[in-house]
Amino acid sequence: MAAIGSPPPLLLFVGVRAVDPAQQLDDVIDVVVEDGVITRAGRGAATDELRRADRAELIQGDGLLLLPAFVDLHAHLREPGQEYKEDIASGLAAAAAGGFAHVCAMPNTRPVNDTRSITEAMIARARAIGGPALHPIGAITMGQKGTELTEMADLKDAGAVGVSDDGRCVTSSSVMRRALEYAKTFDLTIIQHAEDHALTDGAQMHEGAISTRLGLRGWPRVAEDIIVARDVLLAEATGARYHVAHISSLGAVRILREAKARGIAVTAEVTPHHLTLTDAAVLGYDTACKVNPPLREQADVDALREALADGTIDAVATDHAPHSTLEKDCEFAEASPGLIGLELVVPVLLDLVRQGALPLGRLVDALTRAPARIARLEAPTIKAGARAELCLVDPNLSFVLDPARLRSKSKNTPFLGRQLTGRVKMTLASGRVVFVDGEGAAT
Ligand SMILES: NC(=O)N[C@@H](CC(=O)O)C(=O)O
Ligand SMILES: [Zn+2]
Repeated sequence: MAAIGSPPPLLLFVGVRAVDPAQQLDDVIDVVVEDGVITRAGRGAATDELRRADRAELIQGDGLLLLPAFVDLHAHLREPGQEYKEDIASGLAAAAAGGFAHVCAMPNTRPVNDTRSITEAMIARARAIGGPALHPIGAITMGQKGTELTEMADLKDAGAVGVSDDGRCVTSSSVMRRALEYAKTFDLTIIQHAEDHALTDGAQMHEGAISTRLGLRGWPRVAEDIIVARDVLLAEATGARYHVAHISSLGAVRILREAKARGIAVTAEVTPHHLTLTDAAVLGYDTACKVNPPLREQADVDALREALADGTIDAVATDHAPHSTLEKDCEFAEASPGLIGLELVVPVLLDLVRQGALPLGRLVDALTRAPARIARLEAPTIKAGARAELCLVDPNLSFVLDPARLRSKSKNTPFLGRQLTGRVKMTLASGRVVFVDGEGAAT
């Protein structure tokens, strides 16, 4: 298969099942990539003449899926400041291995990305590396302290695609109102980590029967719902664009559904772990299952799946949150919240498709077009004339998740050692091959 790095001059995907919801495409076709651009897509596009060309590289599609490469709205790449957990290079390598061509990086770095110079430095670093494109998300408030607004115009001008205090919630209604009003003037989306901290002090997991049994303090659903409800009212009052990060509770889903029905400019993302795991996963005190917001109950999982399937929840985002063994090999109460996700989206979510819980086209839309729309990015698409941003997937390849195979510096995921089915074989971003399964050093 093509080598990572320079753009392959002529790549021929022959007889692949191409799925691209942007054009209601789900068909077995050929796709031709020439010098980083999709030049032809359709039945018989890989003509005999093209196949005979010296520089042609044939990829037989038997049973493989070709998708537009993915866009992640929510990843923590930890650079600057916590490079022992992840850095931009390892984070983007993980993204490439996961099928992503675009990654939006959250601002809870050290220092916080609350100024133009940090945003610019992150973009410059990513460009020097090559690979998937990095799009910083700036902070809403200086130092994520929740009081003084950042210079959002500057952040946007430097390349920020949204603003968020993720990891912390903007709890002050007055600050939130001003943030929405200010962001609206630049058409920037405000992304909220919805958590009423007054209700989650000391919380370790979802509040319910299992937290009681384990003797761990709980984060009740209502801590999320209260913030989403208030923010929907503020979004309505200001007319600004508002996005809910990692939605996890059935109550928040209901509020979101009602808000959308009333025409308010609200969007939301859900993570693969909230779609597939419940608080029962915490029963063994596995710190890999400690995450904010917490894994909730089956009723929440069902509501999230239904809302993703019907489009109430727009996008899937990973909330890739790498932590080292220092923060995870410890008592549950001491562990940092978060788990990695960039490399696991395909196997974890194809399971939902196989179970019939989610149509494949909707999943692809939630990983490509929907997040691109929210971040105001051009969505990858499988169309002649488009820059090649593609993800080739073997949906039937089964494997046991081996930490040594993960490109991320951190290995904090409850899926380690599990049997998974579905693997990314190749990723193209910005017209270049950025990942080939089995090639390149695993870190
Ligand atoms: N999700 C988490 O549990 N942790 C995230 C912060 C966040 O996304 O809220 C992190 O930065 O580690
Ligand atoms: Zn968060």
